[in-house]
Formats: sequence, structure tokens, C-alpha cells
Amino acid sequence: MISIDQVSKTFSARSAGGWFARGRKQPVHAVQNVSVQAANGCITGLLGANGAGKTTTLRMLGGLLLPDSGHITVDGISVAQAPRQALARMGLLGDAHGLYPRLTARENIVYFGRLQGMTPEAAHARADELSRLLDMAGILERRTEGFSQGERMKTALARALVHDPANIVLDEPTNGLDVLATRALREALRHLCSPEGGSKCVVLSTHIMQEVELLCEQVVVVSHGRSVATGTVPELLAQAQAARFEDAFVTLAFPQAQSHAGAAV
Ligand SMILES: Nc1ncnc2c1ncn2[C@@H]1O[C@H](COP(=O)(O)OP(=O)(O)OP(=O)(O)O)[C@@H](O)[C@H]1O
Repeated sequence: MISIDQVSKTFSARSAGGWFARGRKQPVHAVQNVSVQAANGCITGLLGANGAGKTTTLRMLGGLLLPDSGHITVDGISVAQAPRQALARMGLLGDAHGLYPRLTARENIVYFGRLQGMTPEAAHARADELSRLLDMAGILERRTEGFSQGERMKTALARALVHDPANIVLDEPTNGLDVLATRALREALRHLCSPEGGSKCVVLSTHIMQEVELLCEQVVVVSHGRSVATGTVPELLAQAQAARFEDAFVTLAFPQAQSHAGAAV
């Protein structure tokens, strides 16, 4: 179970400046009081447009950035106070997959397992198990150098899952995947959330409406750094009084644009 409670993060970004002057520092309020409650056995989606604050929120969840305020716990363990214990309970798939190109897919997975304290035998057995789940038999013994986007994603996901974490966090997992790879990923995530797959808690970020409609039991709409709506897809449709999910998203995420559009008609 993952709980993100009223988390905020402001960056300091420098403007261009002139020939001889350095640009002035400007605050970028990337995340402002975002809250996400993600239950076990459930896929929770953070849905937002480009720059909405999804990656920053997930980076704070993964302990890569410290929030300015707010609190994040994983199975009740505070990420800020006990990062090692919290991270041990999470499998993280970021946007950069960072595989070792000279190692095979299996070696990449086993290496991570060893870093998580697994014995070589257990890590190899788990690599075999994940290879079956993610349909990796054809690439498991190949060096990852030259892997396609989909092959890299599968290997990185297997590596993130090697220690069988109870919580799985994925930043834009279907980016660059074709329809078959996307379907395979959806199947794998559904299995992991089912009782047979261990009733994992899955949190993913995306800007793809269809992904959310097909996959997520719970949705948090993020806009301009804020969580502006939470619910199931039918609940969000009802809240926005929309028939199509895309319309519901635009209404919920950009209410001002909607009212301006309405005023212009
Ligand atoms: N290190 C940083 N320094 C300055 N600004 C940053 C930094 N990281 C993120 N931001 C800004 O914070 C805002 C939120 O960025 P973030 O990457 O979290 O959005 P996102 O929802 O993941 O977007 P996308 O879908 O485009 O990846 C953006 O305006 C971005 O420019």
C-alpha cells in the first residue's frame, strides 16, 4: 500500500539572462499538495498532461527527491525516515531504463537480485519465473546492447520485480511500446494485481486516456502540479458529466480552458 499525503516540490530554474548577466532564478512549483492513496490488489493511475508533475511525484515516492512538505509511506514505512526499508518494498521502473549493455538480460536481472540480498540460486530462479511472465525467453540470454525499446522495458521491469516487491511503481511504462508489447505489459500488471499474482499495489503514471480506461481501477488526475480529481473511470465521467473519458479529463484537468471555450461559443 502506498500513501502520498499532501506532497509538494518546488524547483529553482534559471531564466536565459543576457550576454553578460546570469539569468534570474525562478521557482517552478512542480508539485503542490498532491495526494494519492494506492491500495493493494489495485492499479492506480496518475493521469496528467505533459509537465503536470507526475514524474516529480514518482521520483519523490522512489526516494530520489526529497519533498519540501508532505509525507509518503510504503506499507506504513516512511520514505523520508526509513528509505532503505521503504525501497526494499518497492519495484521502480523509471523513464531511463539504465541497463548494463555488456550483460545479458538474465545477468542484469540477477545482478539486481544480488544487490537486493538474494542468493544466486534464488535470483536465477526468479529470472526464469519473470521471463515466463513477461515472455522473455527469446532475449533472456542475449546481451542487452542493441535491444529494442520493448525488450529494454521488459528487462528493466523484470529487474524491478526481481525481489518480488509488494509495491510496483512505473513511470509512463508504455512509452514507445508497440501494441503487442503494450498488451503483454497490461496482462502482466493485471496478473500481478490478482490474488494469484500476489495482490500487488501498482502505481503508474501516464498521459494516455486509453491506458487508464483499460487498466486502472483508481485514477488520480494531476494538473499543474495538483491532484484535482480522484476516482474510478465511471466516477470521473459522472463528476465531469461527460460521456467520453477524454472529455472528462479535459473538464477536470483544465476547467478554465473549458469555461473560456464555453464563453467563446
Ligand atoms: N530538476 C528540475 N528543475 C526544474 N524544473 C523541473 C525539474 N524537474 C521537473 N521540473 C519541472 O516541473 C514540472 C513537472 O515536471 P514533471 O516531469 O514532473 O511532469 P510530468 O507530468 O512527468 O510531465 P511529462 O508527461 O511531460 O513527463 C515541469 O514544469 C518541469 O519543467
